[in-house]
Amino acid sequence: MADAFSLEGLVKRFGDVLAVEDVSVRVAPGEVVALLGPNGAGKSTTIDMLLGLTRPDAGQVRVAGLSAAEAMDRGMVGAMAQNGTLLRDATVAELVGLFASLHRNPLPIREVLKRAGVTEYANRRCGKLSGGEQQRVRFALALVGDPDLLVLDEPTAAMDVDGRRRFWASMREYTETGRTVLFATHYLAEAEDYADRVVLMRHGRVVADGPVGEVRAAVAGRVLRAVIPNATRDTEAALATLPGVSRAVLRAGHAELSCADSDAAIRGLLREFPLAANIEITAVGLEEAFIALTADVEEGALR
Ligand SMILES: Nc1ncnc2c1ncn2[C@@H]1O[C@H](COP(=O)(O)OP(=O)(O)OP(=O)(O)O)[C@@H](O)[C@H]1O
Repeated sequence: MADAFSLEGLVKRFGDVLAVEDVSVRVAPGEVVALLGPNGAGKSTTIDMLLGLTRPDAGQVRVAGLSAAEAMDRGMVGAMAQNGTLLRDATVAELVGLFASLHRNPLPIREVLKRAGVTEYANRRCGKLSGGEQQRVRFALALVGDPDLLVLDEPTAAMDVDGRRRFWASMREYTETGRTVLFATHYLAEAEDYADRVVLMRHGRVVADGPVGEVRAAVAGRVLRAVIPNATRDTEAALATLPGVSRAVLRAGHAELSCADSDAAIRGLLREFPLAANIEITAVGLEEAFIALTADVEEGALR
C-alpha cells in the first residue's frame, strides 16, 4: 500500500539556524503519529513542509504519492495550524460554511460541527470564543474537506483539561475510521495516550521513531548514580563507554549514567572503577526519559 505520506531527507535552514536536518519519516495509512519534541525542535517547520507551506532546502515530501501542493489542492489534507487567525465577526457555522465553499466535496456543515464538537456554539461569533473553543473551531475547519490525512500542530495548546478530553474523544472517532493523523505536541501523555507511534525530534533531527511502547523501552532505561573517587578529566568519557551506558554525566565526582542495560553497566563500572561508592540504580519514567532524550547532550550520545 502507498504511504499516507513520506518525508525524505528534509532539510530547512533559516539563515544560520538549521531548523530541520535530514528528517525522513514514512507513515502508512491509518497510523496516528505524534511528533514530539521541545520548543525549537523543528516540529512546526517539518509540518509546514509536509503541508507545502514551506519549501525544503533539500529532500522530498510525498502525500499519497503526490506533491504536498497537489495533495492540498485536492483536499486530501486537513490542517490545523498553531495560531491560524479566525474571522472574528463570523459565527462558527458561517466560518465552517465559508471553508466548505472552498472544497470540492465538503462534508455537510452540521456533520462537521458535530464531529468537531462545536455544535453548541455554532451561532457564536469566533471573536467571542475562548482560546480552547477557538482551537476546536480550527479543528472543525481541518475536517471540512473530509481529508484522508489530518495534520495538527499542537492542537490542544490552549485547551483546559476538559477541552483536551473532549477534543481527543472527537479525534478518536475520526481515527477509528482509518484516517491518518500527524499531530505535534509537547505533551508526552498525549503522545502515549493517543498515538500509535512517536517520532521524537530534537535540534531538527529525529532522535527516536517507533511504536509508543518501543520508544519508551528504548529510552526509559535506568539511571545509575555513583561517587567516583579521584575522578579526572577523562573519567566522564571513560564512563560513557562502559557497556550498557548510553550517556554519562560527571559533576564533582558524582556520576550519573543513563543505562540501556544497568546490569552490564554496574559490572563494567566496578571492573573499571573498583572504588566507585554509594551506588544507586533507579528506573526512569517516560517523562524523565523524554527530558534526557531531548536535553542538550552531545549529538549521537542517545542514538
Ligand atoms: N521563519 C523562521 N525564521 C527564522 N527562524 C525560524 C523560522 N521558523 C522557525 N525558525 C527556527 O527554527 C527552529 C525550529 O523551529 P520550529 O518552530 O520548527 O520548532 P518547534 O519544534 O515547532 O517548536 P515549538 O514547539 O516551540 O513550536 C527554531 O530554532 C526556530 O527559531
